Amino acid sequence: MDIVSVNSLPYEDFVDVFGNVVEKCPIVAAAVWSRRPFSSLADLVASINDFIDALPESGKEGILRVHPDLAGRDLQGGTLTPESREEQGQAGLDTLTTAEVSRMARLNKEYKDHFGFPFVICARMNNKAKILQQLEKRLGNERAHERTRAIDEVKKICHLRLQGLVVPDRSNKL
Ligand SMILES: NC(=O)NC1=NC(=O)NC1=O
Repeated sequence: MDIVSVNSLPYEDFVDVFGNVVEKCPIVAAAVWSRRPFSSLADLVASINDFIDALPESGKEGILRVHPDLAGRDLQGGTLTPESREEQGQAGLDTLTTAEVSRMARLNKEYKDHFGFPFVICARMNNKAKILQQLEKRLGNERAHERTRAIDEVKKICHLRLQGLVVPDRSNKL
């Protein structure tokens, strides 16, 4: 879909198409619909990022709390959204050994117990080794810093999902 088509969508269709660019947070798409017309894909991305940045801390933590764990029960139980299933599979999280699954579960629990929200990382930009390394490294972060770091990962996930839905802008092509 190109940006002209995006701008012509009624809000119901806009939410249908973009409702999961932020995992399980259709309110984000429903909110930024009001900011149309978007001049480009980059403008749509910026509108979503601005909406997220304007949320209070509790809102940002709410976004994080609806993310499925990496290699967690949703993956094991087949209840991931299609987007998350694709992303986690691409990072090799669906082929972990039993020991790796246990290690991820232990570290995810340690992280959640410490921060009160789950560890979030853009799986498509990482692999299982880097994800485990980041999980251990970020466990040591101060809470406010880690919240910002995790939201940055949400924005990366969102950007990649948007790139799969909206064709790059032709307007700046010679
Ligand atoms: N907890 C997470 O980081 N989850 C995820 N990251 C992704 O890129 N896809 C997910 O489902």
